[in-house]
Amino acid sequence: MAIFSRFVPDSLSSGPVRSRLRDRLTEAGGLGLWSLALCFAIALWSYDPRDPSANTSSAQPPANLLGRPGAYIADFMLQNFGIVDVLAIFCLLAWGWRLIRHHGLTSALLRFIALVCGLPVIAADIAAVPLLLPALHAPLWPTQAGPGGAVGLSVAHMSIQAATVFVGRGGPLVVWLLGLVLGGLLLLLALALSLSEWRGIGRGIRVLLRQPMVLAIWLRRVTGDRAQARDMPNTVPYPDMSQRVRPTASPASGVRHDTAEASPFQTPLADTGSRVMQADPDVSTGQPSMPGTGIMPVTDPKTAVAAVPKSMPAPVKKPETVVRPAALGSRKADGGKPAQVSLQTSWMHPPGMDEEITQPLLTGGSTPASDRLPWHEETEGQEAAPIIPSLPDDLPAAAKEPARPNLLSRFFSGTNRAAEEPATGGPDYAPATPVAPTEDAYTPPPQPEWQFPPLSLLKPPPSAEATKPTEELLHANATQLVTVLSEYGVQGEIVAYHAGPVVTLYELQPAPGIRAARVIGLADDVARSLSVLSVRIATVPGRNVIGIEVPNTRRETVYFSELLMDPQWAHSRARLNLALGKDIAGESVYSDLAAMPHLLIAGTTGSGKSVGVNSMILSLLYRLSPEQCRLILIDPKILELSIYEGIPHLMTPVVTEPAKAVAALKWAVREMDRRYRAMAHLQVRNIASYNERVAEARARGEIVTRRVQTGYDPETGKPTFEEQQLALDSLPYLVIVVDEMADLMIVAGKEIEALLQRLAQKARAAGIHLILATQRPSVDVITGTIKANFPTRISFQVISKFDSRTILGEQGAEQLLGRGDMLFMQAGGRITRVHGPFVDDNEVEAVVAFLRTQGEPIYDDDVISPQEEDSSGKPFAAPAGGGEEDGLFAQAVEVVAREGKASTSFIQRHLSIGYNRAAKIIEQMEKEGLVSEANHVGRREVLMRRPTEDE
Ligand SMILES: Nc1ncnc2c1ncn2[C@@H]1O[C@H](COP(=O)(O)OP(=O)(O)OP(=O)(O)O)[C@@H](O)[C@H]1O
Repeated sequence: MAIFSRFVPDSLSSGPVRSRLRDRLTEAGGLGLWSLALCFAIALWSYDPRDPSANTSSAQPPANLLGRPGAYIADFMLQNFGIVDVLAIFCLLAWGWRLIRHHGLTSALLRFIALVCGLPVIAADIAAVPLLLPALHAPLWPTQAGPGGAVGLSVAHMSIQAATVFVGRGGPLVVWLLGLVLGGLLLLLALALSLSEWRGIGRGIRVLLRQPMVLAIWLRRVTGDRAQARDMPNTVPYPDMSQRVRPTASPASGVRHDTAEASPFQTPLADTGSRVMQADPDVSTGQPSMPGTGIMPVTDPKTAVAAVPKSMPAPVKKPETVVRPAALGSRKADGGKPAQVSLQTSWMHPPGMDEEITQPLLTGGSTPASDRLPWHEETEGQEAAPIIPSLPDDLPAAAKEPARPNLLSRFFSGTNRAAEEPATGGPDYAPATPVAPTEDAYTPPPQPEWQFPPLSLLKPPPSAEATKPTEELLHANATQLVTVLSEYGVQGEIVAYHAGPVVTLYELQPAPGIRAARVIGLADDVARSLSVLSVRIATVPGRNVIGIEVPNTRRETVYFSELLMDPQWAHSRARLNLALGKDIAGESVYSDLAAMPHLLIAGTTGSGKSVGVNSMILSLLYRLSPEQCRLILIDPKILELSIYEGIPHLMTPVVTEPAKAVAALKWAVREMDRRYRAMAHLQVRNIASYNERVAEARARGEIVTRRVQTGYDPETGKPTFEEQQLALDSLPYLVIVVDEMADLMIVAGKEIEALLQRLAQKARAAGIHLILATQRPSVDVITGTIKANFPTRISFQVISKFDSRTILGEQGAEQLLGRGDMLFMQAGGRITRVHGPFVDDNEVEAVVAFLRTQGEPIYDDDVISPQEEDSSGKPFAAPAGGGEEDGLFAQAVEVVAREGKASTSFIQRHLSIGYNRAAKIIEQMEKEGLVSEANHVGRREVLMRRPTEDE
């Protein structure tokens, strides 16, 4: 290699010496590359996510075979590139091979660049597989980013998003195939192998592939020989098995005892010590221990103790205790769980949240029944969790800690960290939700033809970073807080502190006689003393402490995708579940709009209101098909919600004119009344029961009719009735989102107020829900009437205490940090601080593009057309509804004129239309003077001329 000749001194420049030296240096270079590849391989093989690294802070000595540097290197490689690191190792081996064989490494720089460019491409292709085919995910992969690593995942997400937006639904697959070709070519270029070397590799692979067959033939021959030997007595005597002691377990008693049973094929063992115990089945489960993982299933203290090397001190025998690992995602606060962090952690089950829940809207296909319970009911599932006897407390730490399995054994043996956790003697609750998210859980089957947007359209959360304040800082802040408060005459002590993603909560226990209001009033002074932007101080409901929320120096962003990956989201039975964000403890917060039943949002400009509204709309789009939920988006600001234009969920194009918005609200009131009537006919009390009843009737082929009075018999004077068939269409939920309410209030304050009041009071049962947002939480916008009818409210950061009081009834929202930081007040007044998720426009665009590919919206022109009374002035105006309605009206006129009869039921029968439309048509005829008013017996005269035979 030319590179090495530079290092050769001139004195050694004589031909043969120089050439030999160059050869040796080249070989050394090749060996160096091989050594590097070996180091990488060892570091990766013995990777353990618990080792100290740039992502994990741990006081434990690293388990990596290459120590701390190995742990750091392996973590960096796996976190960023995943399994693709193996290709880099192959490249190093190939380069080394060429150098050692003196084949040279031409264009070394080009090969290196090809490798550097090829790795992210291949990593992205690997990361994209589970995004495109959720069934092919790798839940046991030890890093959060998955087998493609963080780099691969980011590139995959960006490419899929771009491909969906620019190409459409098939785009991601095309990009994936292109990536595969490009990655393959770059890898070929990087490997730098000649054709003959590739042939050699091919031959090697063929030989390797033949090995299993060769082995099988050899084994058959050997076992055949043994069988022959067994058939021939006294040829080769087996050791006397009756002398061999093999401990086994009695499944019933769980007690170990010795037995003389042994398989004649069992390998004779030199002693029956710990090796025998490792090879034995687990006494409690009957399952074998996990060979290769190094994890010994601990069954009872005696077994565990026996497994401990003899040099360790013998433990004191203790009665066996039993711990149950909590169900994943459980929030039940129990003795083992540290104090809850939220000021409002008592919010576990908001009133009315689960009323009327009949079946989950969203369940994963293979989710066990217990998993489908809503999160606040998961305690039952917990009961069913397997019982694992705990280790005695005084067992040496080394015996308690399970051996750390290496990367591949962990991946293939079906064990993961979550499964190992209970054995480490950690807290007996599952702290987070380490279950790898599966997109299966997000695609419920009610509308098989409808595809829910994949999670890959959203930005993934970055890999975990240590952003929380250190223990020392928290302690120092707590001490400083006590000092600052005592300077203002408030005595007390900080009894606990909890760091969350955005703020840290310090719990102050005030001295007797200190009023909470006095401490709350010191918020600004405390913020100044701690040199932070703002501090929120509030009482903790149900506890004798005052919560002081201090912003963290580094703030974590909550990603929308995180909230949808949380199993709570998939398991929730809420029908209109909204992903609101994370509470100050970092727990995901969701709330059911159906239970709220309407939501009022306020916040100053730039506080994160629009992003919040977007995340709410996306929550609905990720769970409900257009047949389950329709939207009316009212956006007087024009730009905020127009991004959703054209999605099939829309009832009408995004409404931007205040006059049309008023019409839409009026339509919503009419629709509410219509739904009430439909529910009354089926004798049900809410939309969920109505849809169930309709589904049942449809399934049974039932015809549901109602009896309506059509008039009076002219002879007897008695009322006449007829049976009318009811249309069995299920009703979708209807969510009306108003992005800036103040604009509407300016145009038609009183009218809007009255409409909102009517909707707010009655619309819940009819499945109509409102989300109203405003920048101006002043009393002229959020009037007393609106406040009284919207008990569920969210306040993002506001400018003043007064605004905070207007929206929440108490101060505190002015001390929020902006950018999605909010106070969520549920019906009943309990307030929770929530950090809203961040959704950027690209994500929304990608989801919208995906939904648009599935169909056009079916708009209802009635929604924004003026009401009947408005159009009544027009002479001979046909009923609103466009061409089809006009045609119907003309047909009806013709039938009435021909038959000389005019009644709603008559038109219904002849035109096969519903009662409402027929009634509208007959009213229209009356207005146009074609038929008379109904007389005292409900009959109408036909005023138009009958067509003659000739006509
Ligand atoms: N949850 C969040 N996390 C991080 N940043 C956020 C979050 N929400 C909003 N932001 C940031 O705050 C900026 C303003 O947000 P947004 O546009 O939603 O405010 P707004 O209250 O709707 O303002 P306006 O009323 O003027 O439209 C965004 O551009 C974004 O950068």
